[in-house]
Formats: sequence, structure tokens, C-alpha cells
Amino acid sequence: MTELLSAQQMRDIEKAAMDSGEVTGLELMERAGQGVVDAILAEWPELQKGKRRAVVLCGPGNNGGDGFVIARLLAEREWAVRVHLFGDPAKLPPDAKVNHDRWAADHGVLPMTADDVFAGERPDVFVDAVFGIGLTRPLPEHVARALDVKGMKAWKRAHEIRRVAVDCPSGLDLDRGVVPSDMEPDDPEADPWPRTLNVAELTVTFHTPKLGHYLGLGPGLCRKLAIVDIGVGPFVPERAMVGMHPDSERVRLVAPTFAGTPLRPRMWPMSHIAKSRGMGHKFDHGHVIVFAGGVGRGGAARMAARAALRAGAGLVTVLCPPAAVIENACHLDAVMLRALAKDQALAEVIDERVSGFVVGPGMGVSEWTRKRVIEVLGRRAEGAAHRDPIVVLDADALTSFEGDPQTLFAHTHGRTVLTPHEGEFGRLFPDLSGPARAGMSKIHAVRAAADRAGCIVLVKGPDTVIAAPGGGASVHAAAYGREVPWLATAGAGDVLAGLIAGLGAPHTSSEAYAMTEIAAWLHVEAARRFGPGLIAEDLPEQLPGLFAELSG
Ligand SMILES: NC(=O)C1=CN([C@@H]2O[C@H](COP(=O)(O)OP(=O)(O)OC[C@H]3O[C@@H](n4cnc5c(N)ncnc54)[C@H](O)[C@@H]3O)[C@@H](O)[C@H]2O)[C@@H](O)CC1
Ligand SMILES: [K+]
Repeated sequence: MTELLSAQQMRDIEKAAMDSGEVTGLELMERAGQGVVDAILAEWPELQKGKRRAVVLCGPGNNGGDGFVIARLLAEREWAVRVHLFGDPAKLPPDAKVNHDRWAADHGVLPMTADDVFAGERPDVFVDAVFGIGLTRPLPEHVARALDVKGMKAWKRAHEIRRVAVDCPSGLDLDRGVVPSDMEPDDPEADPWPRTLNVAELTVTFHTPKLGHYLGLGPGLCRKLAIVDIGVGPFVPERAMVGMHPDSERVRLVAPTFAGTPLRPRMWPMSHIAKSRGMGHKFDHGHVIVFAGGVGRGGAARMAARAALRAGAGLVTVLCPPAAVIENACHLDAVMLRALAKDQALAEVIDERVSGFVVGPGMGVSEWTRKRVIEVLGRRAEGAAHRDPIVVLDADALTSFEGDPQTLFAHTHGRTVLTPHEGEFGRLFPDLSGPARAGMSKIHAVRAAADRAGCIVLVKGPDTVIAAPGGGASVHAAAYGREVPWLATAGAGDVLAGLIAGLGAPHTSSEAYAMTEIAAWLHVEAARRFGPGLIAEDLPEQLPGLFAELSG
């Protein structure tokens, strides 16, 4: 998989490269600027010919330094280039200063106000090199106005202006994927709509994407990502190979790529999906139990069950209250059904071979649900040769512990997966959610939650974050061409819970964390395959075709 870096990790890599003596900061800046120019010409080949116009906005740090390189390289192509600087040239960091001075030796540098920027002739390319990984606070008002897409209306035929962001659209925090603003998050007087908007058509980043490119507002503002290799790969600290278990230091992007290079789906995810390899008896593929709610409330469990069966579990059984048996029997065929009376012990109706559970969808928030969760978590494997069942806790299984999450965390084990949406997450981790999360990234919050809960935590969203105790974390983003707004539909979360259990239940499946990542990816792929109009029931039905394509 591809690693997503924090700003500090990127700085450390750059420093290691420079400390090695093999490359200077100035050379890295030149490669960065050249890479941006190449990316622009690759994205819009029509720009390769003719004398074009560019406006380059440079900031007070090395992002601005990249901007001066870009301006020079475009001018060398005989483009008419206008440069606007925010900040004092005398205070630029050394490499940026060198490139500023090279540019200023034969060209002008204009101030950065909206009036100055939008006054000149309409450019073909508008380059934002104001702030990159060094952003520490909200944009000054006049800089935000100079970067505002609405300002471009001052130029006629504005749609032909190609907006390019160097590292990120300035104002985006690349660790968190948020645009910091001076407003207090819960200030009722605050205008909920930002007055300015800086969005790119192409964002060019260096070495590997940063966290904020995939979190929160990042994908919406960056729109399209190009990655430039600036040759710092050899200076990336040796860490454990990206394997099955997440490395505590690194955050990985859940996608069929390795270090930015596409992987064949046979390598990932198919090589981890038990039913796609070898032979086996249905019991080898595991048995998943899904708890259902009372009469009229079984739909969520049935969808989770069907997803588990399609994902590869050998057997799936829905357990429901006796009164709901007829309702469920009318809907289920391949999925089996058993009645479980309120006070009946689980051991009376299921055997030890059960290797996966889904608890929560449609169960209701109640003391009974709490008891069942604790009972399921108590079913541990005996002996080193066996492993604990995978236990996916979703929806009401989480909400039932609101106000008393410690009781839940006292029973979780390493093969427990909590799959809250943001609301459910807030009920279990109020101090890591909502306004309390201000300043903290979703990654940080979910990592802290996984440590506290002692199990895997997956927080759903267009940016799904998964973390394991000890710091390992992944981001799965339905972004950059994989957007599936139609996946925000009732029951989609129940299907995800079923997918995780169905993928993780086979006795030969990879570890729960890896299967959780794959489930998040397949869930979105299934939605993409179906397209708009999707309802949750459609998701499991996409799996056979999807598996066939991935194996092809
Ligand atoms: N780190 C690396 O490996 C490389 C970095 N390069 C470029 O360098 C950039 C990072 O450079 P820097 O660390 O200098 O950071 P930036 O250029 O992003 O910004 C840092 C400067 O902006 C100021 N600042 C931050 N937020 C502000 C705000 N809201 N208002 C006013 N001033 C603010 C800081 O005090 C600092 O002076 C990267 O984004 C990339 O474009 C490239 O040249 C290639 C290599
Ligand atoms: K920028």
C-alpha cells in the first residue's frame, strides 16, 4: 500500500536527504518545480505549444520557493509569467531566497492582493505556491481573497484558467484535511459558509501524498493529485515492510498500490480472500452469526448476513427472537435462521465452530444488547492453535454502551472490530469527537480510540479511518475518481459490518485488520460497480461480479 505522510515525516525525510550530502535543498526545490511544470504539461498537453500566460502566487516559505522555480521554468518556455509574493523577500528561507533573487534579477515581483492579482491579463495557468506543509494558522484575509476562485470572475472566460496547487491548495492543513479558520467551532454567530474558497483542478505533491490529501476537505479541494518523485525515496527511514499488521509509525492508504505503483488485484486484495484460493469444506470458510432485532426490525441483520455470505463465509446464521422467526424465514434461504429466546444462553443454540459475529444492526439499544455483546466477546479460542472469532460491533451494540464505554472496553479483544459512524463514535469517545476534536486529526482521534478500546476501530465516512491499538492506522478514501455519494444510503453500514465478518471468518483468512481494510475497499468498489440508484441490498449482489473482475 501507499504510505500517507504527516508534514513532520515529510520534513524528516527531506532533512535526511540533505544531511546525507547527496542532494541539496536547492536541488530538491528545482526537482519539485520542474515536476510541477511537467505535471501541468502532462495534464493539459495543449499547453506544450505556444506562448502562454501564467500567474504564480508565492508564499513566505519553501512552497513559495517552488513557485519561483516554476515561474522561471515557464518563462524559459517563453511564457508571460506574473509573480505575486506574500511576505518580505528578505525573510525568505535560504533556498527560496536564492530562487526569488534569480527571478527578481530580470523580472518583477508584484504584491499579493486580490486587486493586484486579478488586475492583470487572464492567464492560462494560475499557480498557488503560497503555503504547503508549513501552514500553521488561518490564511490572512487578503491572501484568502487573492486565492478565492470567485475572484477569477474578474477575468472573462474564466473557465479556461487552469488552477494548479503546489503541494496543496493554500489554506488546507495537510495533517488534518481541514481549513483552519479563526472561527470558534461552536460559535453560533459564525458564518457557516467560508467567504472564500481555494480549490484546485490539479494538485501536485512530492514523493508521496500527505494525510490531508485524503482526509476531510482535502480531496474536494485538491480535486486531482499528481505525485512527483523528487528522489528522496532512499532516505525514507527503514520501517517494517507494509505487511499484514499495520506499522505503528506509518499511515497507509487502503488501495491496490504499493509505494505508489498499482498492484494487480490478484496480489491485493484477492490473495487475502480465502475463497479465492485453494479448496475447502464450508466449515473451513467459517461460520458467521448475525444477531437480529425483534419483529419488523430484522432487515439490518439480514443485509449484514447476506454480505457475510457473499464475502466468503461458509455458513451464516441469523439469530432472532422467537417471535421474529416467521418474518425472517420469509426472507432468508441460503442464510440460516435460529431462534434465540431472551434468557437463553448463546451456547445452547450455537457451537464452538462459530468464527465470526456481527452484533448491533437493528438490535435496539438495551441492556439485553449489552449482555449479548459481552457474552459474544467472552467466547475466546482455547489453545494457541486456534484464534478468537472476529467480532464486529456496529450500531446499537455501540450505542448501548453510551455513558459506560469502559465496560465494553474491558471485554474487547484483538479480533474485535468497532465500526461506528461519527455519531456512534462520539457516544463512545466524547472527548475525541465533535468540538473536542478541534485541532486533532481524525487519524489521531481514531488511533487514540483504538488504544483505549483495545481493538480495531473503523470510523466510517467518505474518509474512513481504521486504527489498531499501538498506533497502526489506515485511510480508505472514496475520493479522486472513486467518489460514491450514492453509498450514503440506509443499510450500507450494516453491509460493511457483514463484509468484515464474512471476510475475516474463514480459518485461513489474513488477520482481522487486513480484512477490515479490504472490506472498506470492496464496499466502495461494489457501490461504484452498481452506480447511482444503489440501495443497500444491491451491495452484496455486486460481489460475485466484482470478484470475477478482480480475479481476471
Ligand atoms: N519538505 C520537502 O521535502 C520539500 C518541500 N518542498 C516545498 O516546501 C514546502 C514546505 O516549505 P515550508 O516548510 O517553508 O512551509 P510553507 O512554505 O508551506 O510555509 C511556511 C511559512 O509560512 C508561514 N506561515 C504558515 N502559515 C501561515 C499563515 N497562515 N499566515 C502567514 N504565514 C504563515 C510560516 O511561518 C513559514 O514562514 C512544501 O510544501 C513544498 O512545496 C519542495 O521544495 C520539495 C521538498
Ligand atoms: K500551495
